Amino acid sequence: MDQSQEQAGLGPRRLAWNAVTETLKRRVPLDDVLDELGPAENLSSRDEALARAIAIVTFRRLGTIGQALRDRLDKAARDERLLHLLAIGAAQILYLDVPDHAAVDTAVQLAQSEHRLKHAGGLINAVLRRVAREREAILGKQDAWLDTPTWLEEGWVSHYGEELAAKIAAAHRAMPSVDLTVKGDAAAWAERLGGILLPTGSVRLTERTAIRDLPGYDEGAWWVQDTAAAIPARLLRPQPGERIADLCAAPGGKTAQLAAAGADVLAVDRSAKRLKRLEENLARLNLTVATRAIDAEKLDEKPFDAILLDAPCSATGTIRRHPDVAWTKDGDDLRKLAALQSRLLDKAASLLKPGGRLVYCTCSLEAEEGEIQAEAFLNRHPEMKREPITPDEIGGMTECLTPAGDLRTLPCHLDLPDHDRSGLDGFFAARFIHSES
Ligand SMILES: C[S@@+](CC[C@H](N)C(=O)[O-])C[C@H]1O[C@@H](n2cnc3c(N)ncnc32)[C@H](O)[C@@H]1O
Repeated sequence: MDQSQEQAGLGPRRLAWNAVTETLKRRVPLDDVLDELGPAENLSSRDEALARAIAIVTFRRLGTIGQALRDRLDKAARDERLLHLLAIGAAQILYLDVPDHAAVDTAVQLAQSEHRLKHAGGLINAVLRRVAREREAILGKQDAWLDTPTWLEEGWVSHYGEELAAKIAAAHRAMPSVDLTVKGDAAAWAERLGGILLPTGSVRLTERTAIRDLPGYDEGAWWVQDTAAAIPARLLRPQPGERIADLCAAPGGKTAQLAAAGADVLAVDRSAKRLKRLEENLARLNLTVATRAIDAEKLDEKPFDAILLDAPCSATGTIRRHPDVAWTKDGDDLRKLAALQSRLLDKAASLLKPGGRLVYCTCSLEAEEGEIQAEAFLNRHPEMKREPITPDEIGGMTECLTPAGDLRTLPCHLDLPDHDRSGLDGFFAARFIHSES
């Protein structure tokens, strides 16, 4: 059938269905898959947003949805494409404001387009209608661990203990807020945008609106950055005129903070494509930095006053925003990334002036990429000393400091009176000083 003649609403569901399959098959970020597959569907921005919402909530609740489907299917019907189609259907019925019949009918229609599912219409109809009928029972299951793969559960329980680990898992079920980092007066922008001024100085939006339509976007008065992600660059205490390297810089949220503080910044990233995005982002913000597309391990520069190393990591601290992370990574990725982080830390230490400062951070909940990494680094580098972070540097959020004085934010932290606006990304940051003169 010509796509222009097909039933309204099929395009976004087809995109969500294919995106779920490809993300799981290729173990790549959902955002990248949506960017790659989206243009062929030629969707309106509203339908594109619907496709994204369906795919995201499917990943956010993949465990619960998978269990609900397994309970309602016999073993013979466990074809992967069929399961993914049923999963996006169930996600709409259980978690989105979509009429049940639209979720069911579009799934039945989409099955017609795939040869081996041509005869699955009756089954899809029956299973999804049952999910709709039994919605209360499915949603009543409060086991937050259902939506967390075992490799993550084990790591969190062992590092944080049962109680805190369960709170992390529960926090991942909620939709995150959108936070802004403001170049000028954050309180004034919070008022102008109707947002909340957070203790760390970020502004949290209270309405979901198109970011580009908000006042201040065009003139580059602020940029989107989770409040936890905005802390590490501040911990570096960038000073005007200081030579600072941002070793893993793209897409540039933290580079922008360093540049806005007046530092002379070299933004380094291995990916030329991502560095181009950094340049575009900084141009909108009227900020200027030098850039270099190179593997930071190969960087040859005279020593810097300060270095920010926002190292590549498992990104499990961003599961609220990118729930696909939980289902596309595993313990092997963690081990490889931890080895790369160690090498980048060693390189960063070699690029620092005596007395220079280094902030190492990762948007990860895993101790291997945080606390354990920082201790191992100090053991390898007697010339580097930890400079503990103090509560006043992080808006008094003492729960986000480790006994050693590192930053450890969790998605269940920043519990605001408005519970729906609570939470922040999981981040680790440690600050070191080069003590040799
Ligand atoms: C966590 S992201 C950085 C986010 C960025 N600091 C921000 O705040 O917007 C990690 C970045 O490290 C880059 N990267 C990975 N390995 C690298 C390496 N060996 N040298 C330089 N950059 C690297 C990736 O391309 C990616 O852009």
